[in-house]
Amino acid sequence: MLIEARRVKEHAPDLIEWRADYYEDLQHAENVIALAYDLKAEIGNTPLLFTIRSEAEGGNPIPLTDRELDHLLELICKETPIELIDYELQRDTDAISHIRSISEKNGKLLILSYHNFKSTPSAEELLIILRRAEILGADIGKIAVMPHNLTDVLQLLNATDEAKKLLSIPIATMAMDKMGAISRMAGWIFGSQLIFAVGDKSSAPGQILIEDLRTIMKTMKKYQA
Ligand SMILES: O=C1C[C@@](O)(C(=O)O)C[C@@H](O)[C@@H]1O
Repeated sequence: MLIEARRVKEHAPDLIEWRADYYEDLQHAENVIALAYDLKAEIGNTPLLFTIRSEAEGGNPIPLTDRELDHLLELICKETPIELIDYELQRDTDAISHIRSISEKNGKLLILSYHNFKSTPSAEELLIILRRAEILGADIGKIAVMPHNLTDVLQLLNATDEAKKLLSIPIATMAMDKMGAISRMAGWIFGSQLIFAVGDKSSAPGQILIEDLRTIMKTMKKYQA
């Protein structure tokens, strides 16, 4: 992991995500905490995002119950230099409020996220999801959906454009797979402020190599108002 972190750091991303649902020793919190320190030592001042994606939302199965997961996140907030954590909006309001308060007390940014690997809800539903992230105190609201056609991709972009006008928090939105790749390249025009690119290994279908994304965005920015 440290070698991979070094390789990713060489691409100079704005932040690096640790998809800890793929970490094999998740049940030993002391090892997770130690690795968090080692990773931070490796990547220096690049902010580190700690994510445990649930199986229900496309993640790797983990050996922790919801309560154990919340406890681990508490420790991550209290005892590590990690700057951002991801928490899923599918969790109940009390659990989300608890993680919000712990993360806030410890100066960590909270991303409240929603992933749908099967389909794309309507733009209205997507907006409601992002609004819930805002109401629950997220620093960033995030949505990743699976499109089946370009109309689905347009729904996602439409919701992004609306959220940009209506919400006060930054948002990150993306449609996955090749069908949705345009949302990763052009989502920023509609108001998506964070995009996940491939530094070393991809973590979702349709992700673009960071160098390609930089070139594409640079060219677009040259002509886009
Ligand atoms: O939420 C996201 C977005 C993502 O699913 C994507 O589609 O790029 C990739 C995940 O690793 C990340 O946590």
